Amino acid sequence: MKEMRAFWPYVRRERKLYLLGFAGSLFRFLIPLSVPLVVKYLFDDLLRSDSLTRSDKLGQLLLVAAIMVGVFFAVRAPMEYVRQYCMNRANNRILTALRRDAFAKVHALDAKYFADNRSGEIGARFFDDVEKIRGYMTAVFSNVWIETIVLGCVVGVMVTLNGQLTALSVLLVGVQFALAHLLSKKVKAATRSLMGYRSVMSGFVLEKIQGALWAKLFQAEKRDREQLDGHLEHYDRLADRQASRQALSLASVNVLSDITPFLVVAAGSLFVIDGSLSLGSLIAFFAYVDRMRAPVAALVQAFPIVAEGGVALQRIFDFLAIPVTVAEKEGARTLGRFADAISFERVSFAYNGKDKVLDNVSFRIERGKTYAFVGESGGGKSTVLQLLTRMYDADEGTIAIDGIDIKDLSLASLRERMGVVTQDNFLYSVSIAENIRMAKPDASEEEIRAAARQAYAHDFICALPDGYETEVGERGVKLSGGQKQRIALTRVFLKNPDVVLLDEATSALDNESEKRVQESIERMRRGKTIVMIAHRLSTVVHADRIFVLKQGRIVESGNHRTLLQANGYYKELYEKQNAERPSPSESRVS
Ligand SMILES: Nc1ncnc2c1ncn2[C@@H]1O[C@H](COP(=O)(O)OP(=O)(O)OP(=O)(O)O)[C@@H](O)[C@H]1O
Repeated sequence: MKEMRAFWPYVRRERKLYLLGFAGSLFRFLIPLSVPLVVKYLFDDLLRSDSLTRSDKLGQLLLVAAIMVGVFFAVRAPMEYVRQYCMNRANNRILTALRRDAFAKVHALDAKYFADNRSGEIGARFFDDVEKIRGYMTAVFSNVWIETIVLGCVVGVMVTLNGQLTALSVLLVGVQFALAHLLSKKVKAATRSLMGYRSVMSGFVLEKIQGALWAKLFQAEKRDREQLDGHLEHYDRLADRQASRQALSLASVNVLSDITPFLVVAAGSLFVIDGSLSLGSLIAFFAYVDRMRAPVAALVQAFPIVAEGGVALQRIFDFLAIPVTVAEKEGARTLGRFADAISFERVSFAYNGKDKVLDNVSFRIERGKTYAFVGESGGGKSTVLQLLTRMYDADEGTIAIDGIDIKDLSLASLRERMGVVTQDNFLYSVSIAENIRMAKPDASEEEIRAAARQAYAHDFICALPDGYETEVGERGVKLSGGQKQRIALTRVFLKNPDVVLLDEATSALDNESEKRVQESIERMRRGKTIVMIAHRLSTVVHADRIFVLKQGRIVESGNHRTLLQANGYYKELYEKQNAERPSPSESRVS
């Protein structure tokens, strides 16, 4: 019941609705309980009475019938409405709160979590698991309690009719519960495996949907389908196992439940033969034993539902409890305008905790200047930006802005100061204007257009069928790589941040577009601090300082001229690139 502890605050918030629903339930269930007693009265006192005349009997019968019909329509029906409405409303509100918290958790999670897990698996928790809790809540907060109370009341009335028969009935019901409890453990284990695997399968399917076009290019459709068949077969086996355990549980318990009224009536008949029990009492007793079947069946059926919901609940709270390592400190400071310098002091970092991607790196970035990181692929250039934007935290060393450790800053104020363009820019499946507006939600149309002109994006946007209102498709599939890059640049121009981080920001552009965007970036340099990452050294020759990274270490730094003079690794890279561009007119390296 560990999951219940985490769940309790959600339930507590809806306690008024639950209490109201609970009160409604009591009436709805307890009123029908009076029926067998009324039947007993009719049999033993009214129908067989010698002292009452026919018309008296008819009069009383009519009165009893009128009271019963009145009570059922005037009390039971409205109470049924109250019960259904309040319970469902409370359940829905809790599901909404859980979904809201799960979504907030998605935003709080570290970049590492997304690198290690498939998004489809997270989605499965959000939809499947949360929905599974609905049945659990109905069972635990409504049915289990109500049925237990109803059962208690039935047993209470039965005791007044015959103690020994009641004891026999309770014993038989006890055996049913013990069996149901025992078998529900097996159902729970099977459910856990089933739900865990469903998440894995959701992750697989979502990834394959996203990569469906790549599957065509690699002719991987058959392989993908075979893999899916493998998943489905395994899932089917798990589902079968769960179904068979559930069926075994219900079948064993149902047979006991079916035979119970007969056994009790057979035993009760002995008392009637002895004359210690009236026939009316035995009929009433039979009605109550039969009435026990519904709450007992409901309670027994609740076992697998509670087991399944408990697993779902545990999975959701496990997800909500994933520790967040890149977290904001309590009382974090707000970063004002960037005034002086960013410094990396002996920074080391490994994504997997052991293989260092940055090794003892130190450098300083001063306000208003342009810096570049160059070097071999996989050398750790992008990682510098990942650490600076706190997607990951450095394992050793300190990163500071204007002398304040970035771990002491609020995440929002840190990221507010920065504008990022990468090779793989994420666009939402909305219009171009809305995508650009992400950078500044209250931007006017004129501001958006001005930013787009600066990023050399305005002309191509206007040439699209719906201009700025063109929908870009999922992840921006309807745009070319270069167009997406220019939209990302437009966002940065619009955001107008203090520090601009460009990670291969012009790599997808043709020569002409790149030249123009570079000109825009040149204009942006005034008053801004720019950190660029580039393979093509031609794009960084104007940087005030270039850091050359090799295997996670800064092996050289200086401006383009001094680095060439140093005759080191930078020059080697530079000459290699020039050799790949035979015609001097093609090379824009000055
Ligand atoms: N999220 C991640 N999880 C684990 N390893 C990662 C992750 N991101 C990058 N790496 C690894 O860290 C190393 C440095 O990656 P990084 O992206 O910083 O290199 P880079 O110099 O920017 O390379 P490129 O020029 O090819 O973009 C690489 O070996 C890469 O495989």
